[in-house]
Amino acid sequence: MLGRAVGVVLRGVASSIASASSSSSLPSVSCAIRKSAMPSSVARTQVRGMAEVFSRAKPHCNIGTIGHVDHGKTSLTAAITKVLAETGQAKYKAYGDIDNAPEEKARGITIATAHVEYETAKRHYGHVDCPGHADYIKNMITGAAQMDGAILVVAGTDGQMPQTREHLLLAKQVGVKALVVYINKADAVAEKDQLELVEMEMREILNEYKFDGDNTPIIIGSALCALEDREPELGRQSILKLLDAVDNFIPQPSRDLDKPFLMSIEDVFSIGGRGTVATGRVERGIVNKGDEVEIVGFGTTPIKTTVTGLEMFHKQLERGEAGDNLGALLRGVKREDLRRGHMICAPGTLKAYSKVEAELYILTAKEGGRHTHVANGYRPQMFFRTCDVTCVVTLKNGDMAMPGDNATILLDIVSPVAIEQGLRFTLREGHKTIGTGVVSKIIS
Ligand SMILES: Nc1nc2c(ncn2[C@@H]2O[C@H](COP(=O)(O)OP(=O)(O)OP(=O)(O)O)[C@@H](O)[C@H]2O)c(=O)[nH]1
Ligand SMILES: [Mg+2]
Repeated sequence: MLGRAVGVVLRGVASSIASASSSSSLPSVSCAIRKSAMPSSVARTQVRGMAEVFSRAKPHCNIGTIGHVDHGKTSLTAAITKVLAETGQAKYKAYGDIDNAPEEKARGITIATAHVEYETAKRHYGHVDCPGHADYIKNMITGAAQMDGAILVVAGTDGQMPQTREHLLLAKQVGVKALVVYINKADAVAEKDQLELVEMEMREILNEYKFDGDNTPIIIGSALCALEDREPELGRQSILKLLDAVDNFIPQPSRDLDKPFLMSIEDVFSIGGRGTVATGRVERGIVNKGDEVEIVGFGTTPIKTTVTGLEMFHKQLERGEAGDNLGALLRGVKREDLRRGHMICAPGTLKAYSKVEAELYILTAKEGGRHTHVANGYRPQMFFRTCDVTCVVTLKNGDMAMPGDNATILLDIVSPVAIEQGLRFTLREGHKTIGTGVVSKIIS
């Protein structure tokens, strides 16, 4: 119970509400014991009644690990918590606590994103560990859509691979502002030249995808060594260097606190005896416990409800604000009524639409896109924020567009979704990202 009550890893923040509700039945003695065993970051939070209160003593920043399958993202996530746990700035989450689903354990890969919490002297971090496997890009997009910055993991043994590039493209597209690179598995690379080559190659592709390849910190190390307390230079020291780079190179985003509240739902949970909880990152504005909100998308009529509880990393909040990774308890809404991609917003501030005009760039085969043209009637999947929905493409000028082209298009979306002018989106087909675009006009 102790681990769960102060736990830092959660598959969706809502599990915090579940554990908070179960911990509320604990006698106060055990609550006191739990508190004394907490790391300092958690101990700073007050215990009000039985539930802890989230502290805003440090700025909150959302980051996460992205990169090709098996390059060591989950190992690095575990290693970060291990090193920071030494100073009470995290609770150690072992590899198996992060990839904890039976299928993940059996296959040795990440499928669902996992959320981890830790802090440095400078900031409090929410960290999303994303899957690298091409089959689970959808989960990666949802994870990356919540990040202010990212750690791109690339194995020194392999160098850049297809999802290294695809994740860079998607990270750019979902609005990740800056990233740092961790060249992992340096313990398994005998030739130092090879690591230098990987570093050069990474700087090149960062520039290619419009990140700052020349100035991006690139740290060489080994997550496994850090986890196994071996070769401290490559292990523990590299993690500290990485965190220093994250602290200093990933800018603290300015939060849109003055705009109306908007949160794109990442996941939905039903918490026995308490109701339905939606999780996600608040994109803009603030929300207070007791606020009326609307849920928009997948239909034309918004669902009206009230926020009756707010939590972040197992700790309660009276108010959530832009940048927070929240779980919101919603009154009178059934779990089946909600899904990933619904937006929760201040009443009357968002509408669902099904026809928009957009500017699209069609990726070339070299960029991971199609070999052949896109024609009228093409039906890809449209991704934006945490939402994905089927749409039909009509080209405004001509019947077809080639990979490498920019095209003005009309998008007919099969189910109305909360969409705005200026919104960036990605089109995907099967396992490929085929285009990136921006909504230029709402039609209906
Ligand atoms: N030699 C060596 N192996 C490592 C290192 N880091 C991770 N590994 C191994 O690489 C394999 C993949 O590691 P993961 O952390 O699961 O990789 P991942 O990037 O999270 O994989 P997905 O989430 O499935 O994309 C595991 O067997 C790890 O033990 C390292 O620094 N050195
Ligand atoms: Mg993983």
